[in-house]
Amino acid sequence: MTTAIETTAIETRHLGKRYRGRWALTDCTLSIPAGRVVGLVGPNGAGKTTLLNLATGHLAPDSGSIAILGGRPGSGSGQLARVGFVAQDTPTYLGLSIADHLRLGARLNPHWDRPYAERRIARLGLDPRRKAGRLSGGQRAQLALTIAIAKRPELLILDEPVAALDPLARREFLDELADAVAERATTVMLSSHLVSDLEGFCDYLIVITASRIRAAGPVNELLAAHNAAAGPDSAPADLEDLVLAHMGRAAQWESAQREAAYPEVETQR
Ligand SMILES: Nc1ncnc2c1ncn2[C@@H]1O[C@H](COP(=O)(O)OP(=O)(O)OP(=O)(O)O)[C@@H](O)[C@H]1O
Repeated sequence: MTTAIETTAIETRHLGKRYRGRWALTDCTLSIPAGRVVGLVGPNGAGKTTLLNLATGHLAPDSGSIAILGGRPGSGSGQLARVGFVAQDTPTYLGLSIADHLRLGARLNPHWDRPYAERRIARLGLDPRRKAGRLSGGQRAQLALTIAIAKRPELLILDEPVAALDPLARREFLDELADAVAERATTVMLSSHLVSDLEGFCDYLIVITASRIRAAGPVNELLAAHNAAAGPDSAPADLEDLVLAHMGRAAQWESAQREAAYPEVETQR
């Protein structure tokens, strides 16, 4: 008999990152099971990119710890092969063609899915001979996303992956991503400002504001707790209501903190 063991994809303990004395991420403790599709939401400057860069090993923590698939982020080729990452600015090699990028992907990644990559580029109507520097911002994002999925990682980390895509391309990409992750039980963590796009797609939510995690957990549990607190007379909340409620509470808390720290400034307003 085999026993299903739920492994942890991302584990952080009091994780923190500071830039020139200011905390961009503070006291972040998370335990995200493998196989989840995690939406990371929060306002500009909240700390989303900082958390994702700590998870990929592009940044080192200033406090606490982080483990990715049981290992240190970005440590060695084995660990790198297990994690796919598309940064916010979807970097590509501007002087290389799309075909060059796919060849490079094949050479660098042990589980490279060549048919998938070629099919997706063809479906997008992109000429493989085109240099990345001659693609539009959205097309470059599509190339970077194709490479990240074709790598067939165990964990896919995407920083605002749909920001550069038009609404139809956004929907198609998220549908395709949902299929790809369901097929292989890939864990995905993606940040987005477009909460409506995450509805029905993410099954785990992290809300972060002003460098702190305000809510983290399975979407159905967070929604159930929110609806129970709102009472039977309130309409059931959707993901957007949930995020706005957490952000609203956090904003009130931050304002109270500021008032306590600088009482004269607040009363002069
Ligand atoms: N290299 C850096 N040097 C100094 N401060 C930085 C640096 N990178 C980020 N910060 C600061 O850290 C905080 C968190 O930034 P981060 O990029 O993680 O936010 P974010 O939630 O991803 O924002 P956005 O939604 O605008 O992309 C911000 O206050 C930002 O100004």
